[in-house]
Amino acid sequence: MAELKDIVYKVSLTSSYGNMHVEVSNLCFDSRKVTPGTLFVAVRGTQSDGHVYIEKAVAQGAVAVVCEKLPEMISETVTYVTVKNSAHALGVMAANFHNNPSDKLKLTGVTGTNGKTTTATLLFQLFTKLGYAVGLISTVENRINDTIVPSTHTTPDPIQLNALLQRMVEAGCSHVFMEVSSHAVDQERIAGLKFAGAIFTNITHDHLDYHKTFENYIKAKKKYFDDLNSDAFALVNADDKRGMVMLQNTRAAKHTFGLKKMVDFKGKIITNSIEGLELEIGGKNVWFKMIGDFNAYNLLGVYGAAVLLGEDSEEVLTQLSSLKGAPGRFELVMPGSKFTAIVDYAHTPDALKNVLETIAQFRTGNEQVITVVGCGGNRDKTKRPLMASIACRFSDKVVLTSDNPRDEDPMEIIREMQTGVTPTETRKTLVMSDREEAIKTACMMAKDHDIILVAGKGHEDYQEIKGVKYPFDDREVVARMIKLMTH
Ligand SMILES: CC(=O)N[C@H]1[C@@H](OP(=O)(O)OP(=O)(O)OC[C@H]2O[C@@H](n3ccc(=O)[nH]c3=O)[C@H](O)[C@@H]2O)O[C@H](CO)[C@@H](O)[C@@H]1O[C@H](C)C(=O)N[C@@H](C)C(=O)N[C@H](CCC(=O)O)C(=O)O
Ligand SMILES: Nc1ncnc2c1ncn2[C@@H]1O[C@H](COP(=O)(O)OP(=O)(O)OP(=O)(O)O)[C@@H](O)[C@H]1O
Ligand SMILES: N[C@H](CCC[C@H](N)C(=O)O)C(=O)O
Ligand SMILES: [Mg+2]
Repeated sequence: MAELKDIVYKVSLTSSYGNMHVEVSNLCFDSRKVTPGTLFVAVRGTQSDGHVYIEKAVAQGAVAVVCEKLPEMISETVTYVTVKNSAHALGVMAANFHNNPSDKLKLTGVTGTNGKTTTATLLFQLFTKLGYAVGLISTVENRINDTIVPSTHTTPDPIQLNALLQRMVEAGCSHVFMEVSSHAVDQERIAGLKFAGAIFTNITHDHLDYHKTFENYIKAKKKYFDDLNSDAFALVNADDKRGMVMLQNTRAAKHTFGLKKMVDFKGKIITNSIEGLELEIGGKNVWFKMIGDFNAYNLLGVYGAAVLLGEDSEEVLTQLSSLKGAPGRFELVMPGSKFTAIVDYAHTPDALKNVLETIAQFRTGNEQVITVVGCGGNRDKTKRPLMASIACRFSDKVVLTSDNPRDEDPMEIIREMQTGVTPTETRKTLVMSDREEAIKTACMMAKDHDIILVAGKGHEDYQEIKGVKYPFDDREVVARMIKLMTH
């Protein structure tokens, strides 16, 4: 319970009608969830406009409405507040409603096309090892110390987000690490949060279905840095073409990491093998369990952020060297088997290329690389031919299959992928829309020492087909096949 006047604290109102002292029991932006005593916030969305549902919300018991434009029918018993941007107001109000939990935490956000989950998860694991009570908000799961809270989005909506942060404060967490998706920045899901720091991993092709142009996508990421406070740090990958762009207009303290340029947190790859990475950092050589060049960047980002959060650099490196990172990211299934099977969440052209390039570095002889890959339905179509092309370029055999088809026809998605395959490459591709069959076939084709990459779904334990999430886990299918083939 809180008074409306306290919930709208720091929201710039353009007008208000009615009693600002009204008690509000619930904050909500979905009319279907309105209960008596609710403050309903009308937000313009991608599918519909929340303003259309104001009257429905009032009929269901909303006592106050925050909107950009007043509805035609005004109820005398309801307070109406207008604002310029209700999505932004929603973020600020959600923070106020939950007692501004981010003010009481050291909250660090991670943005970028790839590496957010890995970076945030490593930071969560590291700070847990350093003895802190820690929270995590990520694609795979949300964590309040040992408690797992299932995740629905990479970055939840502002109400869920602030409710989660409030639970973290109550559980005694001092630090929280969260992923900040470009959708979240664009939709103002993080408005009203106070960040201690922000990390930029990289920016490459993704989500053009949503942002339309690459420039808009860059702008969304940059807005996150532009809005940081002066007491926060902004830590960017300086080897990424857009790294310095992120820092251009920020008030935060500017820091950089990387392998190539002169940066604050610099690393050099000494060894890169299927066992892990050896990096030279700060004049010392350190072994890590993480695999692949791109993880050198993730590790440097984590190292830099931990130091900027006040931790001792030696202690950070010691603890970091034992960590395994996030599930479903370059995850080896039953290592030591007849063939090497890797499950990886690579679902963008860049991630797929990175993973396959990493695999190529580990080839010692005639072993074949067999890639199983699909693309998600209801998502950026332009990445489909690119991903198929990359899979073919870096593999000896490719099984084109389904990812999460969602509302689309799986064969149509595969046909769009095939437009990226040249006639010569067609010879090494197989089409098998049933993902389980595709994985099984790849395993059957594999000879001793071959390497199978199952890309796109990583940690996901379901396959989403026409609105239904069926149980499905790439790692389980591979493990079952390996067991079957070794008995
Ligand atoms: C495209 C997109 O991002 N959509 C998000 C958005 O919904 P929307 O704008 O489509 O909403 P809408 O359906 O147009 O409705 C507009 C407004 O009317 C309201 N409404 C609607 C119907 C009704 O009966 N009553 C009512 O009040 C809605 O609650 C909403 O406030 O706002 C919702 C609330 O925050 C999100 O749940 C929803 O995420 C959808 C489910 C989604 O799939 N999002 C993905 C693309 C996403 O956000 N992904 C990123 C990360 C991706 C990555 O990192 O790779 C993420 O952070 O997870
Ligand atoms: N720093 C990086 N640069 C490029 N590719 C990376 C990097 N880190 C991880 N990857 C690749 O990208 C995939 C996704 O990594 P991760 O889940 O950490 O990223 P994410 O940004 O959280 O992705 P999403 O937006 O889907 O949640 C990994 O499975 C790996 O293939
Ligand atoms: N956060 C990403 C995940 C994509 C994962 C992939 N398996 C797919 O379903 O396309 C998205 O929602 O676009
Ligand atoms: Mg993620």
